[in-house]
Amino acid sequence: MGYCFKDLTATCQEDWRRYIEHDFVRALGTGTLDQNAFRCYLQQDYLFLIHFARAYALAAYKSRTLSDLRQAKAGLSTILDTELELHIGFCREWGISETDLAALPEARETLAYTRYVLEAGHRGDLLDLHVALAPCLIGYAEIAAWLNEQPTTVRGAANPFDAWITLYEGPEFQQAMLDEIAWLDARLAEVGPRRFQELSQTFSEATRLEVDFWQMGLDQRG
Ligand SMILES: Cc1ncc(C[n+]2csc(CCO)c2C)c(N)n1
Repeated sequence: MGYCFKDLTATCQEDWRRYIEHDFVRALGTGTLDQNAFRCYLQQDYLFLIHFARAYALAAYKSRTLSDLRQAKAGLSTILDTELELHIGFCREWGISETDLAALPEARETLAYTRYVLEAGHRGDLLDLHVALAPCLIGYAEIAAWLNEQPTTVRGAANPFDAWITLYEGPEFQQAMLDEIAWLDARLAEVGPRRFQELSQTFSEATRLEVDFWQMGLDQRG
């Protein structure tokens, strides 16, 4: 008995590093990412976020305490009021309206990842759902922090993708990451080996789906 969040990343260390330090992320940091790759990613991420908002609504439904309900509501609000604004803002500059975005076909990577997380939440309990959501929430905050540590990262007007880094390095996302780690640490402390094995499988699957999502952007498949 007794695990913590770090044990989840430890069981899929290689995939976790492939996700955090993906070539898409590196090029975003240096500002050299192909504009079309970024646009493809951001358009698909708009569709992705709509389904992730539904996943947070599912987390609200699966909550047994007011505290868990508030946490799910905070995730849902952040997606709708903060994150999607970045996507809509970038797309507006490119002449792509919200109607255009909503009409886009979902790439297979978007379908696979979003439906995987929703299915994990439907099948399991609130902990299964949080573990499926963890690579997304904790990963992006870690990526922004990692980018800031890299000497090659360009910040400010010289990097066309600076607004992306600014969003995820911001206090709202960094605090949400710490809260999520604390929430998971408390639950995982009560878990036995067989249950941990199930959870770590969900976590590593979601991590691999994040890697595929970056790769979709690089390959401009969205
Ligand atoms: C593929 C993909 N993975 C993770 C995120 C980041 N993200 C999505 S929902 C959420 C939590 C509430 O805002 C966070 C941090 C993204 N945008 N796209």
